[in-house]
Amino acid sequence: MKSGKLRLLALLPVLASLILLYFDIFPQSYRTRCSLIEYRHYWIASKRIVTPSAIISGAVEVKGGKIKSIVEGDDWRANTWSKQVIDYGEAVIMPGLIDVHTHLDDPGRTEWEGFPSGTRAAAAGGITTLIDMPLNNFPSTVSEETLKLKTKAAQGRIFVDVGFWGGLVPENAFNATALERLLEAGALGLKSFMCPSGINDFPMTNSSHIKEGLSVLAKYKRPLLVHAEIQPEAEDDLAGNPRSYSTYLKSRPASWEQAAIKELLTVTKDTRAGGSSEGAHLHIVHLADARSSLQLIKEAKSSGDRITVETCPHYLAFSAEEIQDGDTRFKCAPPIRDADNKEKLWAALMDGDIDMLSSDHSPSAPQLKLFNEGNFLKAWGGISSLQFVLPVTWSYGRKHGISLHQLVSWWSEKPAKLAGQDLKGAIVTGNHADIVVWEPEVEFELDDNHPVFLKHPNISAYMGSKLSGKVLATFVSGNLVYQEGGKHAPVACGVPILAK
Ligand SMILES: NC(=O)N[C@H]1NC(=O)NC1=O
Ligand SMILES: [Zn+2]
Ligand SMILES: [Zn+2]
Repeated sequence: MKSGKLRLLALLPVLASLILLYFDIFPQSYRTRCSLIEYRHYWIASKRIVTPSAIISGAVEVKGGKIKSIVEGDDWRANTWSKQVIDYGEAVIMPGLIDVHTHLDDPGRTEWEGFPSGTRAAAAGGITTLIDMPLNNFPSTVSEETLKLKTKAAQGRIFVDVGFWGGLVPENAFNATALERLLEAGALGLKSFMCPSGINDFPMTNSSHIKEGLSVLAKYKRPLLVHAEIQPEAEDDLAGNPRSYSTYLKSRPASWEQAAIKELLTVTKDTRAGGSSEGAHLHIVHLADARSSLQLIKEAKSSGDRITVETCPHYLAFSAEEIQDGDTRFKCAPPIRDADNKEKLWAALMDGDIDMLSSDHSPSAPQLKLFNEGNFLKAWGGISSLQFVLPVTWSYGRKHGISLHQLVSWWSEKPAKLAGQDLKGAIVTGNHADIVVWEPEVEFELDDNHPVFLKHPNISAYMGSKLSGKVLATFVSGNLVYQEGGKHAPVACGVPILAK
């Protein structure tokens, strides 16, 4: 009797280690089906891993959702019997993309996009984190209460991590307490418009509102993102055929961007060292004008203003000359400009004068694109692109000689910094295991056979094109959330990101 008990006791350590092994191999996330692989401790191997210092051949060791180590060469393969290895051969292993400018329209306009469709599309495109804009959802995210509606809507419905910008609008701009509550609740920063936003409950701000917003943001060291276009008071006649893209282009000239940026620079002086808003940071979204507007930003940067700027793949891929009459898929604001401007945008990006890229994925219900009428002046302005930004940037950028490191800088490192995400945006030990595996050389047609997860693929300007750069796998915090062929993890385990 006694010896039986003793023998049982002796078995306890064995039992304990078996239980530990089970938990090591089969993580909580698998048991809740957050991942398409069942283990939590594994190695992802390839001959092209993009680390901050070099492109190496080796493996990334992932454990508990984080990058545990990065090992170069082949030595790590010794004892592979005890290791779970996914070998991607020659494919590129890179940090997942971070899209700081997406409109997912959830809650309130989920017939336009929505968290499930948008984040499925993001995962399929190699995006592991996106920061959702405070407008096009309803109500707009302009208070602590409305931010809570966002996080509630995101719960259990996001396949990648999602953070939130709050809105700076006239109603809250002079109310520091309201802004502080929004920031305390976790908004990663604020966003405002200097022209009508197209959304009734998101009115535009002027430079006084922006000055107030910056002074509150300074305390939190979080950025203000601004849509920089100012519409002159005396509007010119909108003469011309509304189906012709050139009519739309003329209705929104580069001078709108210049006017807004000039005005912004009167307040960004405060962000310089010793200024009244030191610690704040102004980020200009979707710059389209690569001429005077860009020059103004360069000068402000060299004077010490804390200012960054993004552009979007559609300004780098398309030019006004190519847009066909009535094809309102291409309507966005600011507008896609001439081909020479596009070349100048590429040059600015290559020179580091444009800091980063974002999608400005801004879809709508298809009927708002007015495809039958083809009226550029009346159709919804917004490009639908989220799933395609990696292959688009690569396909068009290859002609300009872009490198994998530049891709990572524009799509992961700089965006992580803007959004205050210290543990994201690079393949380094200790970071979240947010990873995209892709084949830059593989071409594909964006036709009806291609698995597209956007709610309305037909409104995307990219449909029908041929691109290079196929996503094989996307990992978010170590969960394999997407696998080539259109497969997602069964359960949405992305995390809402709130600033602390
Ligand atoms: N409201 C909204 O999403 N507007 C966006 N669409 C676009 O083309 N530019 C924008 O700022
Ligand atoms: Zn905008
Ligand atoms: Zn936008």
